[in-house]
Amino acid sequence: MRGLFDPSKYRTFRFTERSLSADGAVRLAYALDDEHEFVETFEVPVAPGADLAAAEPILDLLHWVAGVSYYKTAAPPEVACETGAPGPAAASFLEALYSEGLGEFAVVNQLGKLPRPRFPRDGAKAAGEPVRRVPTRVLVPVGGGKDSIVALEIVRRSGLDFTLFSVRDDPAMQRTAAVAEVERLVAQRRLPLQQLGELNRSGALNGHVPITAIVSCVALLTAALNGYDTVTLANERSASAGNVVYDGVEVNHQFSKSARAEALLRGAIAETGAPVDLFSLLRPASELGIARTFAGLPQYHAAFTSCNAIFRLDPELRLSSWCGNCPKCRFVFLVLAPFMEPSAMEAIFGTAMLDDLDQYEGFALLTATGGHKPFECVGEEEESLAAISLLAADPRWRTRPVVAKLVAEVLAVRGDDSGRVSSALSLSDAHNVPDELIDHVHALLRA
Ligand SMILES: CC(=O)N[C@H]1[C@@H](OP(=O)(O)OP(=O)(O)OC[C@H]2O[C@@H](n3ccc(=O)[nH]c3=O)[C@H](O)[C@@H]2O)O[C@H](CO)[C@@H](O)[C@@H]1O[C@H](C)C(=O)N[C@@H](C)C(=O)N[C@@H](CCC(=O)O)C(=O)O
Ligand SMILES: Nc1ncnc2c1ncn2[C@@H]1O[C@H](COP(=O)(O)OP(=O)(O)OP(=O)(O)O)[C@@H](O)[C@H]1O
Repeated sequence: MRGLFDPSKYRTFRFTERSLSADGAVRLAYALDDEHEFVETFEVPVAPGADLAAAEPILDLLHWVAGVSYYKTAAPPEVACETGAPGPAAASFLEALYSEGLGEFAVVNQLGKLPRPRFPRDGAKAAGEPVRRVPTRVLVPVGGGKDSIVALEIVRRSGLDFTLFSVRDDPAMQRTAAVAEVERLVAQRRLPLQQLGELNRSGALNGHVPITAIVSCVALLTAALNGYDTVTLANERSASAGNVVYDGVEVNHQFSKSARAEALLRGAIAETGAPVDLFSLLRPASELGIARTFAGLPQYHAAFTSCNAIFRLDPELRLSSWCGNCPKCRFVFLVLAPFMEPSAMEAIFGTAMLDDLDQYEGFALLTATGGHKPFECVGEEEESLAAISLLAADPRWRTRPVVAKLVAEVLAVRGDDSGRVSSALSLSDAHNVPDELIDHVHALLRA
């Protein structure tokens, strides 16, 4: 490294090289002007005899998407696609990803505006509408949380042939697959963490990246290399709601889980011509509705964790279960509690979070009381309010200190509207779930 890193001096982020070999080794290379080079690698499963050449357009997509981790070090005004330009749909997806997907990053770094790099377009790659495919072999990504468990149980009930899939092999993913008794494919990912850390300490920009887009592209590549025609994500309806407005844009921590990102990614996939479809099975549902269904799957309660501390890249900092004191833990406790016994909740979380008044402000923030909804994977303010209403009416929960204070200080101001609960538990028709699966989505989420 040559001295202090000044983000403003860089002009172009370059996509320089990408390769996939028959043993599943993926190498993605990037550069900032001619000064800093970055290499990220993956190991993905490959079925014997897989057609590597046919998977190249998905490899391109992964290369462009995963570049966001390195682009963010300086967020320069231009990008150069030296391995070939994306088609128009992929370019639109990437422009949203490198802008709205870096919205939280722009807010936290006080950039004043969102990055808006323009991607070149290869018109010859243009495709029509996404092709309607009938699912036959399904890959279900499993991140260790409750949502992917509900998704896998929907696919199981459909009778379709399916396999689980994880990026990394964390304990919660292993426990989930063991309870499900379903085979799982695992991809490994390596970022140049030491290099990123050194650059960050010298002044490079750091912040949140749209990680679900990266996981989705690794899942697509694995599907293409192993004969799966469908990838079913577990991104809920609530993931489309933003946190704050900045530079005239609704900034959403969960941008790459949103319906808008899903539509753009589906357009980009159609353009590749790859015979793989991707959609979210849980798009019709809110987090409150998913939690109600998950409460009815007790076999998984000791297996899952939704706490984001499990995703830390540094093994020293990574937990294998709940931290019990972060926005994600609070939100999942809040939406699960109305459907569970207090003793069962304590067994899962290891602590009685709604008895701990030190956590009151964190719970109130989930309803945007005292600030904006936290930059975390939490549901909409309205469904947190709905969960509080349910707890207020429940003799098992209403006297817990945090619930009593939320009722007195939040519901008293925001109103205890019964319509909130029915609206949060209703299922929406805005989704890309095909006919072969939608009845099973409705059956499990309404049960
Ligand atoms: C675990 C976590 O929440 N990490 C966020 C945290 O990063 P931290 O430094 O505490 O730890 P690491 O994640 O280990 O990252 C180390 C460095 O590496 C960079 N990095 C990491 C992953 C990546 O794909 N690219 C990277 O460049 C990172 O910037 C660090 O310098 O704070 C970061 C800054 O705000 C967040 O970006 C980290 O978030 C992870 C990418 C992550 O996996 N987060 C998920 C738990 C998450 O937020 N999921 C969302 C999905 C939102 C979406 O739109 O995709 C959700 O479930 O809603
Ligand atoms: N490391 C991973 N490997 C495979 N899939 C992942 C990984 N991380 C996240 N996902 C998938 O990305 C989507 C969004 O992740 P998210 O964390 O919201 O879901 P979850 O872990 O199932 O549920 P929860 O909201 O309880 O954490 C889900 O489909 C999830 O399975």
